[in-house]
Amino acid sequence: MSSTLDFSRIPRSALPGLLARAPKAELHMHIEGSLEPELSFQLAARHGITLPYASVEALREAMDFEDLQSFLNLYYACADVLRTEDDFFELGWAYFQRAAADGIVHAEIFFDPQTHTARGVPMGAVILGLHRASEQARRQLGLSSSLILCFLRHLSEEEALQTLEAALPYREFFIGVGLDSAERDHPPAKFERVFAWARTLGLHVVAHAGEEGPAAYVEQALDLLHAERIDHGVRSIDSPALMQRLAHEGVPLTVCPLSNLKLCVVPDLAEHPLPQLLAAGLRVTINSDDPAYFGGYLLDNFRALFDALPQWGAAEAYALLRNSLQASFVAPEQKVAWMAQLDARFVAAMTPA
Ligand SMILES: Nc1ncnc2[nH]cnc12
Ligand SMILES: [Zn+2]
Repeated sequence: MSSTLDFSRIPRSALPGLLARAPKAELHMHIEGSLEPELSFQLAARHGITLPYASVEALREAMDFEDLQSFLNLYYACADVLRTEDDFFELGWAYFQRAAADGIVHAEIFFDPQTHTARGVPMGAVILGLHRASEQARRQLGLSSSLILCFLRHLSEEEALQTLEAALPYREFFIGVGLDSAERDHPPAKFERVFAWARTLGLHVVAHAGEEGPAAYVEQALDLLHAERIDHGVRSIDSPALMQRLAHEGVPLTVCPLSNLKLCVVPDLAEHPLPQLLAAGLRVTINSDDPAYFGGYLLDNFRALFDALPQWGAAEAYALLRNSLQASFVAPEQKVAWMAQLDARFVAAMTPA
């Protein structure tokens, strides 16, 4: 069907509407990173917690980061308001409503159990609350979603192994494992055994790599963890051999433009390596990472990117949307159905020949 598409007949002015309405998947979003300041204060009041900020505005003003670690400090501090299964349900439900409004048809969502179990929150409260939100989103919004359990890489592999063991009673409620938190000095190699175990359990495997860390960490994630997708991966641009490999093997990269800007991974969106990655044939996707902290949800990321890259048009929009659906872990028949909807949207946006 895509052979009927002629991108030159889709004017740039049609892109905002097309990007908004086209079916798309989000594959890199930390649910704790969707905790808006308003919900933080509501939950803090519910549990009698005093946040170290006087107001929603003061908390928003604190979202001025110089690197990944400066963000993580605030992100982990705010997560303290999440205490009960209902809190996790509300967090998830708030995200799914925003996702549906952005035209997301499928989301694969990260959660960080160690951030919560270390504070005495039961594993079941985290997973069952998020699962309930996911079920409600499927029923009420027609949005499908899955959960991916992330290990915190600044902690030990022993703690990651214990976390996976504690999550096993809830195995049916998550589809994969990931690796996040402070990347520098915490290479994928540190987690080889726990990822090997996860694979034997039939779990999908993804990993953050090449966000602040070097291209060599992307190689480790592929070779040692057998990651099926690389989260971020933007530092791959430093290694021509790795770029060739990623293109050749069709490894998806879940790139997060506004995150990269806010965490000073790039100085400006106009200087983001995305155009080079896409032009080199890599399967890049666009994602929001931690939307409550980085200035926007998925459509905001698309809008900011297309505003910063005047050379991009309908062909790039289509490639990015298509990659998001293709790189998801849903059944092939479902991908085919969504891609037919995507094609139909683009065909409808073509001006008469
Ligand atoms: N951008 C990011 N990188 C690493 N760990 C994270 N946890 C939440 N957001 C993250
Ligand atoms: Zn991330």
